[in-house]
Amino acid sequence: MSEHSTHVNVDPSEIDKFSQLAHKWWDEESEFKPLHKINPLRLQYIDGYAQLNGKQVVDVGCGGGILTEALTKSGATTLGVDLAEKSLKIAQLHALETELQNVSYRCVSVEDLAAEQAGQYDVVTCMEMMEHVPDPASVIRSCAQLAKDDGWVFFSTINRNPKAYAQTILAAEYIMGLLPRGTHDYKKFVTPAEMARMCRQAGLEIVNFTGFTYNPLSNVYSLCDSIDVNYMAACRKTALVL
Ligand SMILES: C[S@@+](CC[C@H](N)C(=O)[O-])C[C@H]1O[C@@H](n2cnc3c(N)ncnc32)[C@H](O)[C@@H]1O
Repeated sequence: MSEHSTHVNVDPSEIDKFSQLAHKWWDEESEFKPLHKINPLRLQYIDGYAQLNGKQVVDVGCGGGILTEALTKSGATTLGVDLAEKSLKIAQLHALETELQNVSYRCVSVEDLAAEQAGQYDVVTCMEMMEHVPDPASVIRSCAQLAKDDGWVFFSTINRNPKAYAQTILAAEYIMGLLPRGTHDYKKFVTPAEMARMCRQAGLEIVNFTGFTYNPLSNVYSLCDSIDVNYMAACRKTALVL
């Protein structure tokens, strides 16, 4: 399934980490539980801006297809891309099992895909991925390149500050064990200001930032105004005026 890649914006240890867990992507009680829990919220957020029905969508860093499938069930034709082949196999099998049409998967870097399919997508999603790559600006540029003019691009990641460290690493990985230790590297977290700068440089206008909160007592995630920890950005591709 692997395709020739000319780009090196990948940390092989990140790909190994997700490959080792690949068989658990669709186990809602596994390490991927938080992604299953936030999935309806992010789908609602994306659909609210981009009206997915009938749209061409690419989901970058799709893993086992948790979001990719939800986007497709909302009426989009969706391509999921990732560099972890095991995860993509799980995604393909799951789509077969659920008899889902209009979804496909490819093992290709976002940079290579952008060189091949620039301007072809109404919607680009790249969720919980940029904090796992060496060069997030390159991912943002490539996502912008994949979008049509006026197309929507959505990102989610983790802010970089002591509160985010305490919640996503200390609490989630070491105290509550929601995620395996080592899932996140604090240095790779991205502040909203950094995200905004990288988006601007890529010709993306940020239309909205929205955060997630998690209540450990009720085990419920919800959307919120605070972007102190986990957050999403909705961006629009503007035609670059030179
Ligand atoms: C935390 S998971 C998020 C999966 C999915 N986007 C979601 O939110 O449900 C991060 C994903 O990014 C992928 N990934 C990491 N580095 C990558 C790269 N350089 N290119 C493509 N995918 C990458 C991993 O294989 C993994 O599937």
